[in-house]
Amino acid sequence: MKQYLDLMRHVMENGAQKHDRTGTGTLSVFGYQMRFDLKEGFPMVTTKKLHLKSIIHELIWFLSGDTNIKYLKDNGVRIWDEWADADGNLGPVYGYQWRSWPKPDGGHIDQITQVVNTLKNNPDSRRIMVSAWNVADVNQMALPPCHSLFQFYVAPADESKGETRGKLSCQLYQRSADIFLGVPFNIASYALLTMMMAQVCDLECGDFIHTFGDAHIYNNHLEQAQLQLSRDPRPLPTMKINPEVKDIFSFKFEDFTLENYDPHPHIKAAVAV
Ligand SMILES: Nc1nc(=O)c2c([nH]1)NC[C@@H]1CN(c3ccc(C(=O)N[C@@H](CCC(=O)O)C(=O)O)cc3)CN21
Ligand SMILES: O=c1ccn([C@H]2C[C@H](O)[C@@H](COP(=O)(O)O)O2)c(=O)[nH]1
Repeated sequence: MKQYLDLMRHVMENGAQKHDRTGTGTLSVFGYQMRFDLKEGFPMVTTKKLHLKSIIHELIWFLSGDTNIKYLKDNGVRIWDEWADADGNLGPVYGYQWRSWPKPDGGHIDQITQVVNTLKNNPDSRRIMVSAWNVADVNQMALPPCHSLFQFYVAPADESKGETRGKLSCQLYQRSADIFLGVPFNIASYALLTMMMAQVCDLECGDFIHTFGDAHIYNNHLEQAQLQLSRDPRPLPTMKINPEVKDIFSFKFEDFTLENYDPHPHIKAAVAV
């Protein structure tokens, strides 16, 4: 995960001190891009231990269209607790926009189903996008979407190399990125989503490209970031997905197995609310 450590180092060296909504203060840069070849291993940060269980459950929860934290709580995932109201609701956040984007006529659009259908039937399309940034709904959300917009791309099979299947890549635009806490989750989550999409659409995996707007390290994460930068990255683990699953909405927690993950110890940090 050299790419991640390079981002962290870049912001430590070039970031400007900037005030932020939470009152914590950050070191921040605007505009940055990372690329992960999913064939080289599963991009899980190895310089601290990551809680994969939270990442998988959160992604299954997004894909189910749910916006209440009950499912997460029932599965021991607490990362959204601070933002939910007394009934556990977050407003029309990711799950709602991905699966039920509201239309002016009262109907809804399932963006994820549209992506699967387009990948299967028209893989050369340049319109395979999902937006969580619904301008009309943003002020009803507990937190406006940070991972706001993503696009899929299918590279044709190179027959001269004996390839028979196209290669699926995904690019995410993340408008705001908490480099120490949020970004390792976001990388793993979109890498996994890309692998799941590739499996159900019978494609090989290509790259995950992660593009940032405001990429920041909170001032109360600077020591933790230094500690991480002092550690040597280790070989990437491998993600195994149950090959029987052919429907993007049918994945269960048990369908995922991470092999050979050997991270440095966990590093604690407070989340800015
Ligand atoms: N400031 C901030 N950073 C974020 O990354 C973030 C938000 N707010 N608000 C909404 C979601 C929630 N996300 C979160 C929230 C908490 C952790 C966190 O505390 N992670 C710890 C514990 C992991 C666990 O319990 O599973 C970590 O060490 O990674 C991570 C992502 C990502 N988002
Ligand atoms: O998936 C996520 C969700 C949130 N974040 C971070 C980015 C910011 O530090 C905060 C959101 O605050 P805003 O003032 O709305 O930008 O949460 C993340 O990194 N990844």
